[in-house]
Amino acid sequence: MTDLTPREIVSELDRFIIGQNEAKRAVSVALRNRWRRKQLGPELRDEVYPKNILMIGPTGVGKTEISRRLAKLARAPFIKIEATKFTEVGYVGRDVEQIIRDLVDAAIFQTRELMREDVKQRAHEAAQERVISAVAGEDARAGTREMFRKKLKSGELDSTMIELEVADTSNPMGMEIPGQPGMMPGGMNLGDLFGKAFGQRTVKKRMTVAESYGVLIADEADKLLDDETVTKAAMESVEQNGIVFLDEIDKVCRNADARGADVSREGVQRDLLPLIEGTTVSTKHGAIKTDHILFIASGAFHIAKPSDLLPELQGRLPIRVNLRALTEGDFVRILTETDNALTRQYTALMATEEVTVTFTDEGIAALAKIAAEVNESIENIGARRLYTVMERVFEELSFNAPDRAGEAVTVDADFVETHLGELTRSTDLSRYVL
Ligand SMILES: Nc1ncnc2c1ncn2[C@@H]1O[C@H](COP(=O)(O)OP(=O)(O)OP(=O)(O)O)[C@@H](O)[C@H]1O
Repeated sequence: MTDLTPREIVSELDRFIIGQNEAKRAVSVALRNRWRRKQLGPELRDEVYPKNILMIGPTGVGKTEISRRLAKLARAPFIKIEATKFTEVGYVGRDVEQIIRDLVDAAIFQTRELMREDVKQRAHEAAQERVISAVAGEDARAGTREMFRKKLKSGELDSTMIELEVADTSNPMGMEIPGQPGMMPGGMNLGDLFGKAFGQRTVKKRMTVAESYGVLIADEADKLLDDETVTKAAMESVEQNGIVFLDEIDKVCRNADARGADVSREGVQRDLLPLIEGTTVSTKHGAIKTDHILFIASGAFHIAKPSDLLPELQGRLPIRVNLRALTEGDFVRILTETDNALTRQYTALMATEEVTVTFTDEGIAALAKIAAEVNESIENIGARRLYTVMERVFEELSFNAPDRAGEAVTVDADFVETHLGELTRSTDLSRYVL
């Protein structure tokens, strides 16, 4: 839960997503409403339901990204699922309640990570003592331990090999199970099963002091966090803060296209309805009420229109926002202005090889122009095009970088032309590589 104001939320989102202000505003209000609801007295609080959002816009323009960043900001459990998944052969009748069960699993993972952060300091100290015992011996005197503690802090012991007993996180039967790791087809977790049956298994592992730190901190943090506390907090977090992102909702409309059975599509909407309206879903950790989970549905709505959704579903998605197609100008900004901009990423990656990369304005303009052109001539996949274009421009350098340590490379208009020019002039070629 965050107490950021809508304006602050939008400005956080601005760090990663260019434009799409309408959508940013809508999600920021949805998040603030959760905080407002928490301030209410218990009677009214239960009456206030989330105002779910319908995001309308073409592929690759930031719908998922906005929602995912919002969830991260709010430390909210998040899941993305394609509505069409439930119309696939083999999925018919697959219950949509699985969405909530998957959300619970995601929440448990997330809650554990967040709680680990919180207990890190304590875990850090405990881990340090375990390393000292491993180096100096269990029964070393206080003075000796203190001496080693100093050495440990100064990094002097980093390459010392030690043997440690740590929790065994490997699959106890060495079985490979397709799908989620550690999950049996029925949704039972092998780790849980064996953990309960045999108690926590441990293994002896040899490693350097430097390597041991991460392992031990995780191990110690887990000891401080018992499963029950984590699960309880995760369940609470799902009910109060959970966010479900339902993609391709337009594809389960009657008018989506000529193929497939309409019945199964509308069936999916009918199945989804109770989840969005508020129902109780049983999970292996207990019951989850979905009443206050925020649903963000999204789709391109090229063929079907929001009015083709079941009326009940339309009513449950009262906030409509449009996201617009991205332009060449947006691409320039996406390449340069965001915290995680691709130009920053490639520069940092090449710096690890001691190759200094700089981009000129003309170079960036050329990249944006090519991305926009390929989107136009082949298929508009939005900002995703920037990934393929950048990967291609850097293909040669990425491969040769280790031999070019110490060099400086300038990505200017010429560089882009040399590496992409030929490709962009051939639709046939760019269809495959860009
Ligand atoms: N407006 C934007 N600003 C910055 N980056 C963007 C923007 N739009 C998309 N991206 C980047 O493009 C990629 C794809 O975007 P995203 O996953 O949000 O697509 P989407 O709109 O949800 O499409 P789909 O419905 O097909 O999933 C992400 O990596 C995202 O960071």
